[in-house]
Parts: sequence; structure tokens; C-alpha cells
Amino acid sequence: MEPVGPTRDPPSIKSNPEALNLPMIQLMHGEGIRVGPVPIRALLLLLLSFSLFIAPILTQDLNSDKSALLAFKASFGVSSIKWDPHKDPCTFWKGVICESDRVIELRLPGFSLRGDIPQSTLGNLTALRVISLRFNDLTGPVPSDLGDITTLTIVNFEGNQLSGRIPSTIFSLSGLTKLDLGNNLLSGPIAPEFAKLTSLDLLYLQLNMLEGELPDLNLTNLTAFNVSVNKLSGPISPSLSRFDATSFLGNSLCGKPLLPCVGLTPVEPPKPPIPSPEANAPQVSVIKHGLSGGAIAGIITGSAVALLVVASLLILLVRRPKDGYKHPYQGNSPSAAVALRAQQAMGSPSPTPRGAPAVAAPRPVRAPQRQESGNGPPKKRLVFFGRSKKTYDLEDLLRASAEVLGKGAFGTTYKAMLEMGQVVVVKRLREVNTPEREFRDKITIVGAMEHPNLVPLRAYYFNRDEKLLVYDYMPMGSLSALLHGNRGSGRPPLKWGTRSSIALAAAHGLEYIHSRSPQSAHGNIKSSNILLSGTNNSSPEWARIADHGLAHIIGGPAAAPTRGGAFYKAPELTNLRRASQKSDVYSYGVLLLELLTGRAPSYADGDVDLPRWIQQDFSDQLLDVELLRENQIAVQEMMRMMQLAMECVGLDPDQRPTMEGVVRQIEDICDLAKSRSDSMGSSDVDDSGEQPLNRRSGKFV
Ligand SMILES: Nc1ncnc2c1ncn2[C@@H]1O[C@H](COP(=O)(O)OP(=O)(O)OP(=O)(O)O)[C@@H](O)[C@H]1O
Repeated sequence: MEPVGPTRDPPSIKSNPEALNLPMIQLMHGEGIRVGPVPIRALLLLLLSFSLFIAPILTQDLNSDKSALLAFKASFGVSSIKWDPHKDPCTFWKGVICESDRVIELRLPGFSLRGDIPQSTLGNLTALRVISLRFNDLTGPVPSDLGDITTLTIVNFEGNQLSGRIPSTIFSLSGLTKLDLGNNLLSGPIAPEFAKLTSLDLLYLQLNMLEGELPDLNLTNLTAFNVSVNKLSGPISPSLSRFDATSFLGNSLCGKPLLPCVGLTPVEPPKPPIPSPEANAPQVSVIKHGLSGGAIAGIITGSAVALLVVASLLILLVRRPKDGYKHPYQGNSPSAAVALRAQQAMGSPSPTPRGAPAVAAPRPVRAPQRQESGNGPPKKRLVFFGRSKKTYDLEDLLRASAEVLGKGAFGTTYKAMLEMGQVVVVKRLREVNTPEREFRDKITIVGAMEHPNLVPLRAYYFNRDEKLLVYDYMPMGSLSALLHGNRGSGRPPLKWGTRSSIALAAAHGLEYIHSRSPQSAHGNIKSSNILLSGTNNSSPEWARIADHGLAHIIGGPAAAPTRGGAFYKAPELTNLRRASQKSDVYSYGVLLLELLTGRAPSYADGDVDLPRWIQQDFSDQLLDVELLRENQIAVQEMMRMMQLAMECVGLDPDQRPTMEGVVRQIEDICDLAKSRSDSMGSSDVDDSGEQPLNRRSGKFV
């Protein structure tokens, strides 16, 4: 045992100047130059050690990143990577993004990289967060040293020919949020260890040759998932059944959202007629022990019907449009982009051995090639408006995974999740007969409209067969959903302060639209077109009007039926009359009544609509019970708002207020609330704990 003696303190700078390595300082600064008092010495020491030790380490890191990248490039021979080894990778190398002198992103999509991904190369990029090598010709296995890069959050190898199993090292990447290995030649099982990747919000493994059962992946953050067109079999676990059927098609899977599993075995892919139960070995044990002949017949018939349904679904999914041009926004399925890829897989004329039982999945068809092909559609460009940043192009939209938000009068609306994480909304217009020139002129006017209470229209795409509009995504959904969704199931009540701020924001937006010209009108004001931009309801931009200008662009009478829109429609609008500012005011009045009563405008008592119903019995008893329960003191303001709403829904358009007048009145109501709360010595508008509204800005203060 070592003797335990008094511990020696390290020599302090004060007591032992040598500890500063004085000779070295003298050497650097020359004889006779005195080093200042202790703090300066310490500073010098710090600088010195930085230049001697830390700086070289930093450079070393960048150098090692650089060597790893050069080795990576070299392994492909000819490619589109043009990196000059004498230049700084962070500044001059395309596809390389750095932070603090480390490479954090490597994005080389469609760079004609051909050959195996070298092993033990990428693993040296130890600060890498994003790696995207999608749409190349990469072969061989997914490199296992990816597991060494613990900083990785996004891995995208989609659209290559990677083969072999998914390396288990990947499961140590606990920060991984997006993993896209779709459209490759991967085989083996989907390991249950995927459940360790708890940060994953996107997992795409479709169009591979993965086999075995689908494990129970209880990944709560997962919002995008696809394993379609593989060789998977067995039941779909409840944790994954929340995804749409298109996420699973092209396998031998069963259970929700696909057809129920039959007995203990899943629905089998098509087979020649089943001669007898005995010949069908896997089912025999179940059948023999428990089921009657009738049940057997039922199962067989059920399986056949189930297969027919699955086959029809697939046929529907893969139907090609007339001109052969296809994009993700042509389906109504929640994962339409994926449907597109299944469609590509089906589109190959020659069957290949890599096909899954239900769908032959040949080599990937790459979007860029599709676009460049001579038979493709005319040049496809997104046209961006004003200050909108061009951070994506049409190809990115085509590659994005898309989810249907709803179908409206003007077309289908999709939420598109771009590969880089950006989310936009794409509206695919239906039956637009407006000539191109006129369409472009009109949309330019709409695109120029910028107001904090309008959903920004960022870009559009026009060709003969297809018209797409791209908007910002409003993550909190619509007022309709907020007001009517989950009512009665214990949801938190929608408070008066929140409702009045939405009313004011929508009024500001509509006032702006009307200010553009005397003819400028929205034409489709309703609660599903009032969208909420985030969780911060104190922001004046919180509520925004969607679909502005659409009625104008598409033309036709405003009386054309819109989903649920009929209940907001002013009575003077006939099939021949277009929307006017006064008809917008009417619709806005209905919206106010909806906010105040909590009733959908489709609410009818006999054949009386919401405005007439309120007119018959105008009293505070008609206010939403949620409001009455929450705030008795503010009833006066609510009733003033109801009075205003009734003016808006007057039958005579000329008697209705202008939107400018409406805005002023709502601001006055909010002022009233403020002065009431001031006189009560309270900082709150009401007894709900909400903040008062600022009179002119609509902001909470
Ligand atoms: N930018 C957006 N962000 C988030 N959700 C949106 C966006 N635009 C539309 N939505 C939602 O998508 C769904 C479908 O919208 P869409 O405009 O196609 O139909 P609608 O509003 O129901 O009817 P209409 O076409 O008559 O306006 C609606 O629930 C709407 O609230």
C-alpha cells in the first residue's frame, strides 16, 4: 500500500513563476521584454497554448474531414464531384457544408456516383449531421461505419442500388430523425432494433427486398413511414397501424390499415386455385382443429375477395395519366409520393427478380432522368413570387412525401414534406379552364398580395395539364378544426381572448384583400379557410386567410359549390353572380356567429340557417357554453360582436358594413374590453387569465 501523505498542491502561478514556462515566453518576445502582471501572463499563456495545441487540433479535424472526403471522392473514379484539393472544402466544395471548421453536411444528390460506398471513410466525418447521396448509382452495402458518426440526424440514400442488410450499427444513432433507404436493393429483415431510434420522424424503406415480419416499432415521433413493395409478411403491429395503407402495399402484410389477417396467417399473394385445405399446409393446422367446412369456404372466399380488393387498390394507385407524366400530387392517398414510386416500379415493362410478391419492383426510375427525357413533359419550373426564397424546385416537390390534407372545391390540397425538412402545402387545381396568359396575369396579382393575415402564396406551376400552387404550411390547422374538433371530449375550451384575436386577424386580412381594388373579393370565407400559424396566439400573424384570389384565378360564378361553403354564401349570390366585397362581408358575419355560438353554420333548426336562427332569438343564451362558463364579465363585448355579425349577415348587401368598418368596430370592442379590465384594476381582459388585446395591432400586450 502506498503511504498516504499530505497532498501537494500544484505550484501556483504566484508562488512559482516558472510554472508559466517563462523561458518560452522570453524566447518568443526577446530578451528584455518584460511580461506584464500575472493576468496578462495568464492571457499570453492561454494564447500560446491555443496556437500551439488547440488550433492545430481544429485544423487537424478539418484536415481529417478533408482527407475523408477526398478518399470518398477518389473511390468513385469518374463522377460529378469537382473538388479542388487545394481549396478550402468549407468554402469551395459543392455539397459540403461546414460549421466551426467541421464538415456537418454532405449532400450529393444525383452526382453520378457509381460504385460501392467505401467503408471506413465516411465514419471519419465525426461531426457530420446530414448525409444525402440519393439518386446516384451506389452499389454494395450501406457502410457500417455510419454508426461511428454519432452526430448524424439525417441519412438519405434513396434511389440507389445498395444491397445487403441494413447494418446494425445504425441503431446506435440515437439522434437520427430521418432515414430514407427507399428504392434500393436491400434485403434481410427489418430489425426490431429500429425501435431504438426514438428520434425518428421519417423512416422510408419502400421498394427494397426486405423480408420477414414487420417488427413492432413504437416510435412516437414517427410521422412518415413506408415499407411498401418489399417481401414482408405477417401482421401489422398496432403501433404502425396509424399509417395509411399505401405505406404497406406490395407485401404480404395484413391487419389494419390493410385487410384483416385470416386465421393465424396473413392474406397470401395470388395463387392458383386452392385444391383442398390439406394442400394448403400452413393453414391446415388452424383449419383442421377448429373450423368447419363452411368456415373454410368462407376463409377461401374471403381471401379471394381480399386479394381482389388489394389488387384493385394497387391498380388504382399505379394508373398512369394520359401523357405519361406523373407526380406525387396526382393521387388522393396520404402518401402520394410513395405511390408514385410504386407506380414507377410497376411501370417497368420487364419483370425483374427483385419484385415483391404483389408488385414487381424493377430498378429505380430517377426523377431527374424523367425530367430530361425527350418524351417528358415540357420544361417544368416553379415560378416564385416576390421575396419568396427559392429553396426548392419542382423536382423537390415531386420527390417530397405528400399527405392529403383535404379536397376542396378548387382541387386537392397536400402537405408536402421536402427532403430537407421543409414543409409546404401544394394545392393541385382542378378543372382550370383559364387560358395560360390570363392565368399567369391573375396569379401574378395574387402572388403580389402580402399581408400578415394571408397565407403566403410562394410559387406556382402551370402547364396544360397541371396547375399547382405552393403555400406556406400552417401547422395548427384550421379554425374549423379548432372550434369544432373534439368538442365535448374534454378539450380545453377556446377562450374569448383567442376567439376575438382570430376574428380581428381575419378581419384585417379581408380588409386588405378588399383594399386592393373595388372588385377584389375573397369569395370563399369560411372557418376551414382561416388557418392558424403556430402556437403563439399572441402574434398578430397567428390567424391567416387561405385561398385568397382562387375564385378570381379560376373564374366562374362564385356560387359554384364549395365544401361547406354554401352555408356562408350571401343570399344574393346566384349562379350568375360573382362574389363581391359585400358577399364576403356576409360570409365573414357567418364566421363571427360561428365563433360566438360555437355552432357550425350547417347547424339548422328546421330550415332556418344560423343567421336567421340567431335573429329569431337574439340573446346571450345563444353564446357558446364554453364562453359563458369561462367568462360572464365579457358577455357585453360578446353581444356587441354578435350585433356586428348580424349587421354583416343582413339580407340587403347595401346595408352591410364595409370590412374597414368591421375592423374598426372589432377594435373598439377590444378597447372596451381593455378599459373594463383597466377600471377593474386587472391586467386581464377577462377572468380567463388571458392577456388583453392591443387595440390597433390585434396583438396581446
Ligand atoms: N396552407 C395550409 N396549411 C395547413 N392546412 C391547410 C392549408 N391550406 C389548406 N389547408 C387545409 O387543407 C384542407 C383542404 O383544404 P382545401 O382548401 O383544399 O379545401 P377546403 O378549405 O375544405 O374547401 P375549399 O376548396 O372550398 O376552400 C382544409 O382542412 C384546410 O384547412
